[in-house]
Amino acid sequence: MAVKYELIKQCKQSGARLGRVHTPHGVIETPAFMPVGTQATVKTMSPEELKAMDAHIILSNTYHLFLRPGHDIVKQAGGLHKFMNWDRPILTDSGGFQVFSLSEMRKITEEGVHFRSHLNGDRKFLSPEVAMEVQNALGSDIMMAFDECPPYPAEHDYVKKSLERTTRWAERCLKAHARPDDQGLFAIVQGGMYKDLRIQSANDLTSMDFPGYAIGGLSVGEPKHLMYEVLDYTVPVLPAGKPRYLMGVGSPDALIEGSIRGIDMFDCVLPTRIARNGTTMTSQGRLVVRNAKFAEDFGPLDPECSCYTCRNYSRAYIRHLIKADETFGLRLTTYHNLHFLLQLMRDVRQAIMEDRLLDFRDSFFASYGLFDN
Ligand SMILES: CNc1nc2cc(C(N)=O)ccc2[nH]1
Ligand SMILES: [Zn+2]
Repeated sequence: MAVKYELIKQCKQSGARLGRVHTPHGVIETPAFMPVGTQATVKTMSPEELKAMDAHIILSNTYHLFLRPGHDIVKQAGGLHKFMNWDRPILTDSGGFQVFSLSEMRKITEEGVHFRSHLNGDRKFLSPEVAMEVQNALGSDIMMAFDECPPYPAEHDYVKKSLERTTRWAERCLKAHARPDDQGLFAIVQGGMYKDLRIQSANDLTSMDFPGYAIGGLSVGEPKHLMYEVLDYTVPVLPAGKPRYLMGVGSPDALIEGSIRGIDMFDCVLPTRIARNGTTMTSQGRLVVRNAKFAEDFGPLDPECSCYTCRNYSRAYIRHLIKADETFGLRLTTYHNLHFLLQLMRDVRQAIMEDRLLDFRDSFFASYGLFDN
């Protein structure tokens, strides 16, 4: 089996658990945050820097690499690990979400999705079979089934028809899976914000026995309490012996709340995206370092952080670089934000080990809300 989940410890206070996901390129300690490397790079970070902050796995996007440079070039390079010089695990999503969020002129049929590239308007087609061919060429350790992520809000009838097609597409992905011993294939549970549909989607997909299950269709504009509600009734329908991956999440509070509800894997562009406009995550909340108030502040971004950025550079210096549009400034804020979330997940795992995750949440939230810029 390419990907196997090892349950280490079930938290006594909550649905959280400690685990390990074993893959051909290494082990992922869970709950885990996965830095996003959309176009075969975690923006401004080198693989060595990602290892220095102890990222166990990164995510890359099938849609983007399919459009540019094309999966055949990555395959000729020896696969994505070789192409981007990353020898630890890689998870690739299947492109379904990006087709709906990025491309124009989409036409969705039972066969797949016809769309125009957001880069140059070229006609393109993605389907379960094509998504599997692309991810096979990329050589990722964990592949995602091709799915439709319905918009929010969406009518019950639309979501039901959509999830039933996503289930049929998942079956086609299984059939098209060329290397089950080298690549794990996760199915994606849909069903919108409807309990009956989430349970139907989860039951249909778990009956096909995938090595892992993602919860999709969330973090699409719904209020956070609604996302947590969906998790409350969806996670219990998933097998305890398989990893659960919450797609597109998230912010520090969502990572903690999702872990409490038994989620094992998370990904989000937030830390890298906000870093590029000079916004950083600190133990006291968000800090917008480009703010004039930091012009003569010679302390670190976060006094409680031990990362390369916080050990060597001041808020005043980083603010100067950001204002001067110096790339090094973006690298410093990105490094810190990624380290912040990876460190948060290390603290979450330690709290689960010591059965104090709910207390950890309360103390984190108490300090995280403090900062106002
Ligand atoms: C940023 N939010 C987000 N929601 C997502 C849902 C999916 C999905 N396949 O339902 C994938 C990526 C996602 N990213
Ligand atoms: Zn730092």
